[in-house]
Amino acid sequence: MEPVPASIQRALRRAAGGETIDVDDAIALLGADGEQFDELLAIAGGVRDAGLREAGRPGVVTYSRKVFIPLTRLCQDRCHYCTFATVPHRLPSAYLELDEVLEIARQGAAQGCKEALFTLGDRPEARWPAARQWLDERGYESTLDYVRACAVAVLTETGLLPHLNPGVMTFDELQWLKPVSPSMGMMLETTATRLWSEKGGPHYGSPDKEPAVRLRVLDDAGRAGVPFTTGILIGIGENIAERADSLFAIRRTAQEYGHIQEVIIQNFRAKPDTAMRGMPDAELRELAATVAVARILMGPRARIQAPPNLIDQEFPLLLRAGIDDWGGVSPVTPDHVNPERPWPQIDNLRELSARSGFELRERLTIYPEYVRRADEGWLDPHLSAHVTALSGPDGLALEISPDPRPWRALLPVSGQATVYGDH
Ligand SMILES: O=c1nc2n(C[C@H](O)[C@H](O)[C@H](O)CO)c3cc(O)ccc3cc-2c(=O)[nH]1
Ligand SMILES: C[C@H]1O[C@@H](n2cnc3c(N)ncnc32)[C@H](O)[C@@H]1O
Ligand code: MET
Ligand code: SF4
Repeated sequence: MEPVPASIQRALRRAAGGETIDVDDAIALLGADGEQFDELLAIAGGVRDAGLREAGRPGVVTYSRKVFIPLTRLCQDRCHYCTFATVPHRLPSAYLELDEVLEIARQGAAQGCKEALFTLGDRPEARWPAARQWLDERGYESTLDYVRACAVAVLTETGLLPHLNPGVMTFDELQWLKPVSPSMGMMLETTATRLWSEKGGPHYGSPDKEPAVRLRVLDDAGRAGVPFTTGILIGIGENIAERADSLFAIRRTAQEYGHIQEVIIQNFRAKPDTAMRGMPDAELRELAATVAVARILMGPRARIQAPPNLIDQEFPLLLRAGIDDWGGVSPVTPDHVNPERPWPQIDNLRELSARSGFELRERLTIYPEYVRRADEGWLDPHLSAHVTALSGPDGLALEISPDPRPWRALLPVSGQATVYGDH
């Protein structure tokens, strides 16, 4: 059912007064149009502005200077929108070799990048013999075992900070990866189970996209005290009630554990070689409305991100809607998930942000609040020196290039999935 103007007006009044928004209000707000749309954005922008003042950086929008490391493009899943996942015979090798990973990270270091984003297919060894064999030949037990080794090498040889985005992880895996990665992430995508269980749905055939599984990962990341990035992907066939429900699910885990360091609102972009090539791209006005509702629901302290390479020229619109972060931007590597969409030049992003009245500042992969609260358990002691070397007094990034810095296991090794286990 389409929300009617009267229910939208009521929801706007509640939002403007700082009252609690329920699911019906959120659904109504997602349907705002015309003047009500402008009002929605103005309220959300105000919430963001208050939050930035509270955080001590009024008018600042952040980004992370990063390299993208596509460690493996093999995946056990089959998301219908994904062009990243492929088959072994289209690849020179199942995984990037360690020296290839380091080469990308070194190029990043030379350009002042501080984040090494590891994005990869989920547990490919469960589906592809070529992946299992590659790992066996080199003595790795699993893809995540290899991810950990790569993260240690990147820390040691370049000083870049790994951000791990390898899909579904168990609680033990999260704990075991925490000493090599100051932050991790996994998009919730959506809570709409029908998009996973029904034949023809975008997540049909992707065991890692079952909403219950992904919600469990978000909670486990909270229990493990990992500063965590998550978000939703809009325009993959979900309706606005499902979109609202997904945002409430993120808010629930964020409130329970306090670990959600940023929420990405990402818009679907159709790719020619995928099952969903005929679907229309998500509308950017819908993206803006979703950002605004996410901002109002999550509150002033939340960090809300929209990727700058997926929004055409709508920078002012997304800033108006309440984002305070542009996510990872690379002067070195493409966005391998959206390879047809180049990053804006960072100087250009600075100029575009300034035109809307925002100062662009570089952040680390771990957000300032979690750097500040490191000794409450948000940052593993193995990473203190690496993070301290790159962060300024405000917890944002120093504009320097990272240097190699040794990473050492601090406690004796007692097997694989232990908190301080080396490998
Ligand atoms: O270049 C990309 N970076 C993606 N990033 C990385 C992001 O751009 C930044 O590196 C993080 O904001 C670092 O905090 C993700 C990180 C996650 O934890 C979860 C999902 C994504 C999705 C993308 C993506 O599609 N493309
Ligand atoms: C890394 C993240 O990228 C997103 N992702 C995957 N494919 C697409 C696409 N075609 N358009 C936009 N985002 C996409 C998913 O949300 C995934 O979790
Ligand atoms: N495969 C992981 C996921 O879908 C990582 C991002 S998609 C390339 O969560
Ligand atoms: S989106 Fe991630 S999980 Fe889905 S097919 Fe692509 S790589 Fe695999």
